[in-house]
Amino acid sequence: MTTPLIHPGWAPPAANMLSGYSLEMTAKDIDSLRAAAPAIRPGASVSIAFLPNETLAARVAAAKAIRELGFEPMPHFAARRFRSPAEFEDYLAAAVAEAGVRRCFVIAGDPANPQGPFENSMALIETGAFERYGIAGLGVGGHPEGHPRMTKEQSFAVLQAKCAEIVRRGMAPLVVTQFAFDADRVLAWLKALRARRLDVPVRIGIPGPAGVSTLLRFAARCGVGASKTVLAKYGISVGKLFGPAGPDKLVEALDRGLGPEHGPVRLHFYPFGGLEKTVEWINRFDRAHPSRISEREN
Ligand SMILES: NC(=O)C1=CN([C@@H]2O[C@H](COP(=O)(O)OP(=O)(O)OC[C@H]3O[C@@H](n4cnc5c(N)ncnc54)[C@H](O)[C@@H]3O)[C@@H](O)[C@H]2O)C=CC1
Ligand SMILES: Nc1nc(=O)c2c([nH]1)NC[C@@H]1CN(c3ccc(C(=O)N[C@@H](CCC(=O)O)C(=O)O)cc3)CN21
Repeated sequence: MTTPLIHPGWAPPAANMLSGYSLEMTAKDIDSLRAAAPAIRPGASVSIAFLPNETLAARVAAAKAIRELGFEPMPHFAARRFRSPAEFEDYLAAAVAEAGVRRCFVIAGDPANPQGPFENSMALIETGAFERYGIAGLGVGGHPEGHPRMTKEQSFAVLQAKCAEIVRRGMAPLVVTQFAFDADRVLAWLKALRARRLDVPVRIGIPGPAGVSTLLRFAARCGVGASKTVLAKYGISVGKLFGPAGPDKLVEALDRGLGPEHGPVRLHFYPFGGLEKTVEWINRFDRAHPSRISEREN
């Protein structure tokens, strides 16, 4: 299997749930990344979100910093946000030339109307630009909570088509999911994915530790379910609406629930501006759980 070489963090077998974790940041988080770097696992994949208020130059600077600090940059390309093919290709070219980018992530993006010629992530894949620039691995989004405009069947069909097209173009696919608060939804989605014989490696999106109001703001903005019941399972109750909330219960529930039927899985953390806090949380959880909880219970 070539996956470990192309997607860092998959080579050694997972010792615990944190093995081979990846992180996400935005261009404004470069200073936080520098501060947190000594505590981050060497070679970790670090994604760069594609935010509308950040410039191409700022995103490239982030990719460079990630590379210089010894991590593997994975820039996001939001199809509906590109105003022209040139804007797309300029970013790709700069990321490859200046930061040695080898892995990218494609996503539709939130604009209700595409701001340029690309309607969805497949349109970016089909330009052929990624393989032309030597990209070896390409990530696509997974939506355990479903998609507002597609049925479950359509959503899996689109995912399957994108992965097949990535393979056909000689690259290695990877799925990175939207963050979620509900382990059961994630586990059921993974099972359904594997039942369709999609054996692609999956990174499960995990919210970093953050204040409850920050978590709720991001959930609303990203269309992620945060009902009272789901939040209670996550560890946020009506009596605890202020102060910080970490993903302890979510990751523990995944640990207990994950089995061979869920296929190859690693975690991907969305720090929501709190990169240093997220890395501290990861290292604390890692020290507290030197092996899988589920294995120790067996
Ligand atoms: N509740 C919500 O608002 C959620 C929104 N999303 C959004 O859906 C997108 C899905 O991305 P991919 O999996 O890469 O999809 P994709 O690029 O593979 O597209 C799949 C299909 O959905 C349509 N589509 C995608 N984003 C759309 C949008 N913002 N408005 C209208 N139609 C859209 C595409 O035209 C295409 O037909 C994400 O970029 C995210 O912004 C995803 C999950 C929940
Ligand atoms: N549907 C959807 N759209 C997205 O843009 C998106 C997702 N899902 N899922 C998670 C990732 C994470 N994303 C983000 C978006 C913004 C910041 C951020 O730091 N934004 C602000 C602060 C905003 C705030 O705290 O409310 C900034 O200063 O730019 C971080 C990660 C974007 N992402």
